[in-house]
Amino acid sequence: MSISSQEICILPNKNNLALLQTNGMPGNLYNICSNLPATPTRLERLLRDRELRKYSKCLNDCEAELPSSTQDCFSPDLETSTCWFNDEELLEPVSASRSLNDDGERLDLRASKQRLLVVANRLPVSAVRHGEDSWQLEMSVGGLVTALLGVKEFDTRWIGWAGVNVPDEIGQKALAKALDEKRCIPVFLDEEVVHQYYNGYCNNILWPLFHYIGLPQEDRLATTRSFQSQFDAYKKANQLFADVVNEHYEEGDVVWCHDYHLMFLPKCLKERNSKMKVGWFLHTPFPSSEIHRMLPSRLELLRSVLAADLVGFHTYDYARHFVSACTRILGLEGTPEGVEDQGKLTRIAAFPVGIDSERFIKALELPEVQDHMKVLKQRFAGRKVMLGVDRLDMIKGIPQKILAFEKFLEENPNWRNKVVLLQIAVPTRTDVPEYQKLTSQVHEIVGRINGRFGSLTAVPIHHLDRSLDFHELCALYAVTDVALVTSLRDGMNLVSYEYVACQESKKGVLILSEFAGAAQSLGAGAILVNPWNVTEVASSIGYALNMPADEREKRHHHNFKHVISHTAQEWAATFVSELNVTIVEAQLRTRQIPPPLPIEVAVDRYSCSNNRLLILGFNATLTEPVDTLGRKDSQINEWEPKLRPDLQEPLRKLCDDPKTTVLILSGSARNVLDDNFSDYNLWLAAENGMFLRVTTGDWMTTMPENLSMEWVDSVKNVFEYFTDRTPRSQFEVRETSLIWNYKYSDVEFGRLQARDLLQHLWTGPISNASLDVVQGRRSVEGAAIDRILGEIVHNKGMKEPIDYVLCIGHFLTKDEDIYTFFEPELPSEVPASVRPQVPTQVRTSTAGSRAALLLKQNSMSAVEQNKSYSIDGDTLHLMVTDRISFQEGSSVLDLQANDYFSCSVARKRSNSRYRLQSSDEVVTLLRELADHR
Ligand SMILES: O=P(O)(O)OC[C@H]1O[C@H](O[C@H]2O[C@H](CO)[C@@H](O)[C@H](O)[C@H]2O)[C@H](O)[C@@H](O)[C@@H]1O
Ligand SMILES: O=c1ccn([C@@H]2O[C@H](COP(=O)(O)OP(=O)(O)O)[C@@H](O)[C@H]2O)c(=O)[nH]1
Repeated sequence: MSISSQEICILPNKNNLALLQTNGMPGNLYNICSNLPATPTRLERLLRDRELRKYSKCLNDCEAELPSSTQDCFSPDLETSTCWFNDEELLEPVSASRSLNDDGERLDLRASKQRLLVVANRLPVSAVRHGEDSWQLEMSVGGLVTALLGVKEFDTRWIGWAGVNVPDEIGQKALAKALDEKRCIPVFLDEEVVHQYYNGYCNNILWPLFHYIGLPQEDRLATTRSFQSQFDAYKKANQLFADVVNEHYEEGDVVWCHDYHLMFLPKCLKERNSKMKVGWFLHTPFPSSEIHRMLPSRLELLRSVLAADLVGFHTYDYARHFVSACTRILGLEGTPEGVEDQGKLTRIAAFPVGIDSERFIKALELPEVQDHMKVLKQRFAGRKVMLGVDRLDMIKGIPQKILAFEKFLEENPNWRNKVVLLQIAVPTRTDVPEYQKLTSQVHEIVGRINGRFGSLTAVPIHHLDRSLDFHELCALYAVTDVALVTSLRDGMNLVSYEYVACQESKKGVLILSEFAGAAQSLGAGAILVNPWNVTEVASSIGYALNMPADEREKRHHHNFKHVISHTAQEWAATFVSELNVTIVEAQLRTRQIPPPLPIEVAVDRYSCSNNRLLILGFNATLTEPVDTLGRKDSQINEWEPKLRPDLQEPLRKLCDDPKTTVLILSGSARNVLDDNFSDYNLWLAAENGMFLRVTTGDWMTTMPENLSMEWVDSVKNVFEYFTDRTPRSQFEVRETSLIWNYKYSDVEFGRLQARDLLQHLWTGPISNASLDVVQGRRSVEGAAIDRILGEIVHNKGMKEPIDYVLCIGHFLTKDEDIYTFFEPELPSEVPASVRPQVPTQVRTSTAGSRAALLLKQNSMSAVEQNKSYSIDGDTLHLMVTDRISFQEGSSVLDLQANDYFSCSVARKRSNSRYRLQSSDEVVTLLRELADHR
């Protein structure tokens, strides 16, 4: 499908758009566009959604140009705004906007806005109590609030903590009512929970850890400083948030959870309602997995977050760290899309936040802002002004910033009376002792420097321990010459965006820490610094103050373009769009889950048949399930698969039934199968079908005897070399193959080494060999199935064709050819990749749903020899294979569609017809079969 076909289908037709918006989800659009394929790709979906957003925005913009009498009063009245964000913005009515369709009718677009529940620890307003039932609401400060207030495309409700303890019912009711007017819903947390959850676990543990500051020492004597009690409070608080979400949730709502305070929330929500669309976004950095590993609750937190459908970060680096934590700590599989656990994919992606740039740009025209600017210009006339705006938080590097400024003054005496640093340090988390210490530390340094370089009439540093209102802040942003952002780590840092947005006329310079997320987007225009390097920051201050106008202009222009095009609105819309798409994809994937095996039918058909073949996998099919999570098996004491004791009796009965042939098909070595099955009357295929034996006979290789093994020695050298250099990897020489296993090694290092090893092989020992490269070790080669089947038929002297096949296994997806091999409903012209290596001249379809496999009995002749190697998750397998064809033969397989049962065990995605949940169900099935001879 081309993108232009999307445009034709969607964009010019407003009726389609209206339909889409009524349905809410972009995925629904596909139902109304008959010329679109049923399953568009992810990119197609996202592109479509983006176009729709543009179109919708365009409609809104056109409406904005309508005469004011036709407009509803949803837009903020900046002229009358006296505080950071005024009431109207928070109170934006749901059904306020309308537009015209082709026929001149009005379409109600806003009425159909998607409902969005934003769940964050902090509400955009904090409450101050003035009486028993009287509350005053003040704007909260912080980037999260700024970012989310910019989100306007949705019918949004906020769920969060109002920053205050309200123990009484009257107070709670009154506050809920006041907040309701701002479209906010409170979560009430008592003092003890706030102390342990917010001050403790969030701000004393997760916050410093995620910003690479490390963990505090646990105080064994104080329960309030113990990880466990704080983590318990954290979980309790998250559950309280979940309760409020559940109370207000309506079907179809998007629930968007925010930040490190609520890592447990996705799990709580999904446990209650697995259909809920849940996204989670982290506003802070996500640290390297080596840092996250330190956290005592590392596993639980990662697993809880993975319950979400979509997980977002500001930068690709944070997303990469998260995926790496999931692979290294949880032992899960990281894919380019996200993290996969037992068939459930959690999508992981980067969504860099932005600001509502228009609001800042427009604010500069307001008289209040102009007045402030005038005052500031007069006050600092004749001096260059540098600006710092931060919450008073250790991650912001305020002491480092001030020390660098001191160094600059020290080294540049000529600037001492010509430059001033205005530092706004907004008090934050004042109940946490570390923050209290920081306040005194900063005051001390500022005092010292002012004492050192100040005069009776002027000081070099103006330090404010309070927040400013929006107009004051805009004015400051606009009149200052240099902004100095020296965060030691910062998720994004919106102050740097706001500064750029307000500098269109002055074109001031931004000095930006390379450890702020914003460095990835504004790095080209800013002067990037390492805040720990005080000397470097000091010289950057000099560089910025002396920068020529044309360079300032160029740098500013670059950043300004970014800030106005990557807005908070776009950020939220992209996230929600991606979440919707992710849900659609998950639904499509769910449809691929095979239905449960109808055991009664399988048993019934079994009892009606005369010559049955049962092909059984071994690991995780006939054994107890293995816990792969947490890499519990990553110990050197190798896990030895054992036949489940409760399967012994039914398996014996089945094997002793003359009408039934049982074949155990496994990747295990011969001795493992010998140990488990020697006492049974059945067939064993070991090492992916390389070796075969009936238990009354000896092992035979399914390989021709005259295979050349000349390549082995030189390859062995390479394998040994890499084994030495890859801790915990193992090398094994088998009769027809060499195996290098790195499943116990570091996942990423193992993969890198495997890649490197292959390169060595290709360019060295096997460069001239004829090789068959296969991604993934195959449980059994298609050709091997042919051979095995031929041998069984020959050995048993089968006269009657096989009329019933049951094939059960926990095969990897790439090994599932076994299911299609016997599939009677597949047309005979199915490509070789699907039905591998079965020569077309010997596979003919008789009629309709019937398939017949023609084999020449006793015809194990090799016609072509290949060496093949493959990489799966943790093993490199280099082996000799061959291609065999059967020239002619008699029909050994006469299978009706309803006599074939392919069945995957404990896999959600499979090509099998049916599925069994676990090996417990295998036991049930085999018992039933054994009782129906
Ligand atoms: O709610 P507080 O405890 O008072 O703290 C204020 C907020 O600080 C953090 O903000 C982060 O979000 C910004 C926007 O994405 C980002 O630019 C910045 O780098 C972050 O530090 C915190 O993550 C929020 O949850 C707090 O509300
Ligand atoms: O007096 C002030 C100082 C700052 N801010 C806002 O606080 C936010 C700080 O966000 P940032 O992403 O820079 O860092 P955070 O504080 O969230 O870590 C910005 O939107 C500022 O405009 C504010 O409202 N009043």
